[in-house]
Amino acid sequence: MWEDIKDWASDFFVTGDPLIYGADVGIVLASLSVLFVLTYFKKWGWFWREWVTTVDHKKIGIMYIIASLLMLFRGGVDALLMRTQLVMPEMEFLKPEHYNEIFTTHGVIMILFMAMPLMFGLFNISVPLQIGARDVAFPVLNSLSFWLFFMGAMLFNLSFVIGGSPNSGWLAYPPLSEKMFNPGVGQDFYIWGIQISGIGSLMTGINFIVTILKMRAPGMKLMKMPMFTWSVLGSCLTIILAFPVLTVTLALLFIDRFLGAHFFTLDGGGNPMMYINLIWMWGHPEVYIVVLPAFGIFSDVVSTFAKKKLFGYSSMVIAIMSISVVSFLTWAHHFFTMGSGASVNAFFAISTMVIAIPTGVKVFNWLFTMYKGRISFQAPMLWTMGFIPCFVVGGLTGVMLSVAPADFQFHNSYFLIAHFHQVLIGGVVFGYFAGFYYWWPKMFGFKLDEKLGRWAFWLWNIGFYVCFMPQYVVGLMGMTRRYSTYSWDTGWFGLNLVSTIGGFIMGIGFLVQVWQILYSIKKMDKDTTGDPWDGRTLEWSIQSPAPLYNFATDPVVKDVDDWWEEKQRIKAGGKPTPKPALQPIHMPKNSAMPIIKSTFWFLAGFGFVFDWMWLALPAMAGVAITMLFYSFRYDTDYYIPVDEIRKTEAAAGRAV
Ligand code: HEA
Ligand code: HEM
Ligand SMILES: [Cu+2]
Repeated sequence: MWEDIKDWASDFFVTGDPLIYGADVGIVLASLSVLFVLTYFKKWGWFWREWVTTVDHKKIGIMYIIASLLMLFRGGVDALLMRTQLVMPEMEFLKPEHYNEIFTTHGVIMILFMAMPLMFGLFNISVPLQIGARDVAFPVLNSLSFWLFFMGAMLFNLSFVIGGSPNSGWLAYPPLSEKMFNPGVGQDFYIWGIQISGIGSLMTGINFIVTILKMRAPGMKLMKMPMFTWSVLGSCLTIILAFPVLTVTLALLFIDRFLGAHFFTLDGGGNPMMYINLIWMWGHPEVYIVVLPAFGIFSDVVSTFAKKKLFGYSSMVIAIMSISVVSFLTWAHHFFTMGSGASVNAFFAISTMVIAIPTGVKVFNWLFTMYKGRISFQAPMLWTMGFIPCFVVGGLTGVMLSVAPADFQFHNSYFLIAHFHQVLIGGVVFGYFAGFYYWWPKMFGFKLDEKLGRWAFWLWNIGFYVCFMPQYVVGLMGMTRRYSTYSWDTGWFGLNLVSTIGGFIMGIGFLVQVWQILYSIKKMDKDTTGDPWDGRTLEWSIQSPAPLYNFATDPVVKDVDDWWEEKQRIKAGGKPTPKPALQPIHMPKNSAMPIIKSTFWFLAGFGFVFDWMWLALPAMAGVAITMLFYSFRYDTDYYIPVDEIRKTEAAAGRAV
């Protein structure tokens, strides 16, 4: 009996590895201390009302950003564990099976649970404000998206504590991810974690498309939208076309594992190449989903900090939209080596190269915007200036990879690893950091310390090149990705050592950012203007942080960069555009449905992972019942009275 319990416990809880064990204990202690603080300070009511059930896009944005920064930390620890293992040949820091788990969780977490939510956080913070709207089109759905992402991420991370992590790479190619070769529960955690958060992402895509198309302030024609909003539209259109493919692919993999079907196994008539095609039909567009909004941020930042109109507005719009479309025509460049044949490879090589054209147009537009501008080098602009050279080199090595015959040499080597980290870190991470620093004062009403910000910037930048440039070389020397160790006679030691040092320099950069945030909270350099960067778009026309209702009265838009034009008119002696009289503002009420429904999803996922139908089936019923119950809720909205609006505006020193 006792032996049985012990066996079960050692299967259920991952034991044996001191590193994992330490991290498990750490996670439990951290969770307990959060619960303790909330209870001790009697903050549960506040936490429930102000955060858990909120439908305010600004708060949902902040929750996304906090969660994604925690995930950046976890993904970063994974990265540094791998770099430590690779620092010299024949290391025995991580066991090979453990190394497999870590590159898998690192890849998944960085793309799906760090980049995506950080991106959604920035969408939420700024899109409604940029287009002069009160909230997103479907505020409750927005909250549901967040909680689905959160529960999916928690489920995925739980694999680390209970049952074991997935270990077949971030895209889980079969047959390795099939039951036969992967009998543990890690792969099921992977499927359900991504599936649940993926549904949330799809709904966010729909929500923001409708918001942008339907909720713009009067006068803001499509071609007068800020460039960030355009890039969000491009990214969301790509999401709604790509994510359903992911959902179906993972569902098929689940049916293979759960019911013993053979969609992706050769025995029984299936085909693993089917999976490879499907997963990349999502996976390739996914990288443009995350990079397009970064392009949008750079566009807004460059014009703001160079104090010039964005060069080539309409060519930027065309570039965004054509990248969205062409991103669906290039997926097979990820498996040139897997036997598609010369003509198929030629098609996909050319379609891939085509993307360099709109991307190049964007790069030159940013450079022309800066040309002869009065550039001020504050944090958002610094990250933009760091991005351009980094991304261009990463993009150019992408073009090298797209040459199909050459890719037989580069494929799955460290040359590839260096390419994608260069575009992902140089493009996506630097881009979101630029956005994070840019909109921080709008989120919280105070500025981040510039000096510590410069330290963080340089540490990340220098660390990046030190870490990833040697990887191009070591890749050409033959080092393959996903190696857990290598021998002394390969000659790869020096380059790997340098690369690991670079990784740790970036890690220090991250810690400096944490320090910067804490320090700035203490220093509290308040921004009372609401417009600290002398901005151009509507979000800078209101107080910081934005009040619950965003705009006291609907702004009326005449130009691109309307807020900037208005300021110029006033400077030239003109009168401010008259504002209509205040009216009560229609607002959505909080809702507990999203958290309840997402918790049911979490339980269902957990049940399916362990084949516990007694849990999974009632939990799925819970999902359906919550949905049904919610559809009978009529008490969904209220009005903010004029008095209250007047009071809020007056408290911020604004006459209405
Ligand atoms: C944000 C993420 C991101 C971005 C933006 C890109 C952008 C590009 N990627 Fe990359 N890529 C990844 C993320 C990304 N990639 C990931 C994660 C993988 C690996 C996944 C895995 O296997 O696990 C990968 C893998 C990958 C492969 C597969 C290689 C292999 O497996 O062997 C290929 C091959 O064609 C490729 C090509 C390209 C190209 C041509 C671009 C282009 O979009 C780049 C365009 C930009 C420029 C070219 C620079 C600016 C342009 C100019 C200054 C104009 C002048 C230039 C010319 C006219 C050439 N990428
Ligand atoms: C601190 C910076 C980072 C370092 C040092 C780092 C390091 C690594 C290492 C060592 C690997 C495994 C290589 C291998 O053995 O094949 C890896 C894989 C990967 N990384 Fe990173 N990384 C960093 C940041 C990021 C970021 C920000 C992203 C995404 C936004 C990312 C996405 C990925 C992906 C998708 C993989 C592939 C996983 C797989 O092979 O399944 N990384 N990284
Ligand atoms: Cu691709």
